[in-house]
Amino acid sequence: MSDIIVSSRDTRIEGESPLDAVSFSNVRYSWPGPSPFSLTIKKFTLGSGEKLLLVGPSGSGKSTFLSLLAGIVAPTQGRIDVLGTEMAKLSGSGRDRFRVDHFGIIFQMFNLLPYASLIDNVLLPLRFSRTRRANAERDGSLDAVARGLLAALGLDETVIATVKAANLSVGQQQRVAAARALIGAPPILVADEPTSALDRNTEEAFLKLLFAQSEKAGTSVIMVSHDEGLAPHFDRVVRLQDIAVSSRGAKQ
Ligand SMILES: Nc1ncnc2c1ncn2[C@@H]1O[C@H](COP(=O)(O)OP(=O)(O)OP(=O)(O)O)[C@@H](O)[C@H]1O
Repeated sequence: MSDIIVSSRDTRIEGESPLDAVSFSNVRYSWPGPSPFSLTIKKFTLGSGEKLLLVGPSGSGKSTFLSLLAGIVAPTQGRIDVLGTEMAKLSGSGRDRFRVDHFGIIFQMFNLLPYASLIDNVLLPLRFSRTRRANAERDGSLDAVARGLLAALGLDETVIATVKAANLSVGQQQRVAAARALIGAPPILVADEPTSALDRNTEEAFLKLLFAQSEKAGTSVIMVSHDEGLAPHFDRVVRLQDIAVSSRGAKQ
């Protein structure tokens, strides 16, 4: 399990708990363009080890919010702290390194390498993060750790050994994407509607397997969905429209 890094200097912002994995304070982001979509978030926190479901209608800015949280885009205004690090203090490449060390991300379209084996797909983040590689190596050979995660997430041994990512069903792709996000125990897991293509029973079974793994590593989870029916599986549900104001129009 990797340690949660809490800054030794007390640069915490008002109302932030030392146990918060993520905090937003007066954050604003506008996509570039003549009539940009803007999102303003006064305050938001994700607790350490918390499982949070973020819901909101299509186009309300959920993916934009996740991109801010994971440092994929930088806010136009305001402050985002992740695991005691103020993200604005990092350079662009520093943010990229920070992201691969500290975030497991399950993208909406999974973004698997289609012609690579499932094991190679899972091991991909370890090529970029020495921290996660060292964490994974503590649990055994990397091949065995990747196999173990895929099996724990419900993939059949024969499929793991013989099938390429391009030939998987959506549910199987989702399990590979989850194993890739979890390998090396990143402290934060971000998932953008990973279960939207599944029926309710498969979705609930998948969440149980996913959370068994994330809880083992003490990982904080933020998952986006259209579907508030998933709420009982999470510690907290946040409606984006309750924490954020969105607008569209010329830049001010
Ligand atoms: N790369 C981009 N460039 C410019 N504008 C963008 C970009 N991505 C998103 N937007 C704008 O941000 C708005 C919110 O999009 P976003 O994907 O964050 O919403 P969402 O709530 O995740 O939607 P959905 O549930 O349909 O995935 C969109 O209407 C779009 O105009």
